Amino acid sequence: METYTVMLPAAGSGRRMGAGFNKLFLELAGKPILMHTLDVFERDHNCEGMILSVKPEERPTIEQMLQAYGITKVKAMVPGGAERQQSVAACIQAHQDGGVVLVHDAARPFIHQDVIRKLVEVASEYGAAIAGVPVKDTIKVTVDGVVEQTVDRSKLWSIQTPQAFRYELLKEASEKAEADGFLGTDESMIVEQLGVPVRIVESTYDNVKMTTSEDLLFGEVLLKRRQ
Ligand SMILES: Nc1ccn([C@@H]2O[C@H](COP(=O)(O)OP(=O)(O)OP(=O)(O)O)[C@@H](O)[C@H]2O)c(=O)n1
Ligand SMILES: C[C@](O)(CO)[C@H](O)COP(=O)(O)O
Repeated sequence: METYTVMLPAAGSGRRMGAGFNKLFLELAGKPILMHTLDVFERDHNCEGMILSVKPEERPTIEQMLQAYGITKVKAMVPGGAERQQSVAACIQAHQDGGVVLVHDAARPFIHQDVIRKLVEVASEYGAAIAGVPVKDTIKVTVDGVVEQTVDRSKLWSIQTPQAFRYELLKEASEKAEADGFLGTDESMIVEQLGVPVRIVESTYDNVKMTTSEDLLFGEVLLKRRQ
């Protein structure tokens, strides 16, 4: 099994959560969301290091948390940007060792290690692999509040992170997106711009991104179920 480095954008504002501060500092079962997420990779012996993008003013708080929760694999903390893509780009630029890299939202603490392993295997062989789950709802395109089209659900996946890549491919995609002024909502989008096939690895429905307050309720239940 190939080792990997994980890049974790953690510099968001948590607007939709409405906490008034970085939602990654909110606690689930008495532990910050950020620490739950980092702990998954700390415990994964295939993870050789973590690169975080953070708000500079939050770095001291995070450094204290790393010490308090025994997180030892963070090899760089870089300033994030106004957009998630910019925060990830900063992580990409900070990586020195090639190989396979994973980009994972620090707001997704419930990723399973077997999904990570599969992503690394597929990315190592094919260059690009992303986590996702089949859509459960019917999805429609609307215009001015009126249904225009119902999309064939059999082809729809709800995409998550981690998203795994050979480093050189992701670096090329990131630098091209920057040069072109292209802004995507995930790393797959910028790699797709290169015309490179991106493979899907089926993940789990509990790999939830802590985005709104309802997600916290789900997170608390998930933690209880895992005890
Ligand atoms: N400029 C940004 C925006 C987001 N993120 C990170 O990207 C992940 C996914 O982003 P999201 O869930 O949208 O977080 P926020 O941007 O904080 O949320 P919101 O859009 O509600 O403000 C999070 O771990 C967040 O910290 C980041 O590093 N830099
Ligand atoms: C990357 C992502 O988690 C894939 O679903 C999602 O696009 C992030 O969106 P956000 O609005 O930046 O949280």
